[in-house]
Amino acid sequence: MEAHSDGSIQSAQAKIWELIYGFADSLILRCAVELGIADIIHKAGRRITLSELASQLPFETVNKDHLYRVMRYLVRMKLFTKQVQATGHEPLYGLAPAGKYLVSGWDQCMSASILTVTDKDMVAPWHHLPATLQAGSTTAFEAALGKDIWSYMGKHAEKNKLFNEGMAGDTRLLTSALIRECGDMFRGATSIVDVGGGTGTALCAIAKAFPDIKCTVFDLPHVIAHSPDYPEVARLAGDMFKSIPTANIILMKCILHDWRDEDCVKILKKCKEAVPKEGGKVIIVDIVLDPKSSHPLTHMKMCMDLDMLLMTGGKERTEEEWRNLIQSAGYKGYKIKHISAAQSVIEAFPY
Ligand SMILES: C[S@@+](CC[C@H](N)C(=O)[O-])C[C@H]1O[C@@H](n2cnc3c(N)ncnc32)[C@H](O)[C@@H]1O
Ligand SMILES: O=c1cc(-c2ccc(O)cc2)oc2c(O)c(O)ccc12
Repeated sequence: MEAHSDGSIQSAQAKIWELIYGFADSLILRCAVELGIADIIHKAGRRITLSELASQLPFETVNKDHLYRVMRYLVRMKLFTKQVQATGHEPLYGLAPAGKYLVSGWDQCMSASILTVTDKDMVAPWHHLPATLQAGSTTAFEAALGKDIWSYMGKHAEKNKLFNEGMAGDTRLLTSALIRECGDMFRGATSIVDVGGGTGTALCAIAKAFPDIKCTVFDLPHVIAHSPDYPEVARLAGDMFKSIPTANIILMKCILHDWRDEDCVKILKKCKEAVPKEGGKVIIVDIVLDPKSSHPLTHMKMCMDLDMLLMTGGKERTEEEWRNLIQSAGYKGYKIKHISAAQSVIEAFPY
């Protein structure tokens, strides 16, 4: 080991401590959502004191010292602001720009994502990361929870609801970018099937933007059984590995990242069978990873890659990996469009 100066020892140790307590940041963020702190401040329409905040929390009596310390950390995380007042007056707490994403009831609210990703069962597989490095191991999700993620969701209605809400929140944001920035991809189509479309959030928005397109959401029976009944979206339960309903366009958002290459090739071949030879296409919406990029979302994309490794045994792919996959499924070509979202849009042409 090389000797370090005192300063560099301290900053190296500080770095390790910051990493050790990385989990605390996500769980304190979760605490803010569970307590509805951003909603309380937003509803007040102004900055509020700790006493006012305490009076709105869902407890009969509040330990104000504990609340003060949690707020001190949330202010440090730049989710909330603290304004010191003149002597004798309590400081005022407000929403910082990032804290606005914790306010419920608007389309950019990220609370459902926070609650989904930090759920106890969703965090448990991370403790099994080392074991997944052994060749032939099961997924970490299975090691932690005894079943693959989709069977687990089929058996746990509450977790399934939470997961679908988390996905739907993300999908609402993404679909508005998809329609705004890639609307041309849908023009001229008469039918779309959203494979693994969850509770139908993406198709609901697409059906509103393109009322002449017949929209069908296709997913596993337990998902279809709990999805809302949107009049403009037909619902169909099934298994994409067996057969996919026919349409001009097959949409797959956050599907292929759940699967290993061999499974993706099978799914892409099933999609190929489902679209017409004239003008049929598959629209894949997934992350295109560029680990060297300095884009602000690169860190999140790399976390999602490990999340997929743990949850499903899938992966986030680089452009080269996408090209290999699409070519292995016998497709003629593809085009990638980067949009204002973590995911990109890959238009894949089977014929
Ligand atoms: C990560 S979610 C994506 C949901 C939706 N596309 C979105 O982005 O919000 C993956 C979806 O694939 C569905 N799925 C998993 N296995 C499937 C199968 N064999 N056939 C059809 N859907 C499946 C799951 O039920 C789940 O809704
Ligand atoms: O376990 C997950 C979590 C997510 C997720 C939840 C909420 C968001 O706002 C974004 C992502 O996504 C997943 C996903 O796409 C998947 O295919 C498997 C597992 C998860």
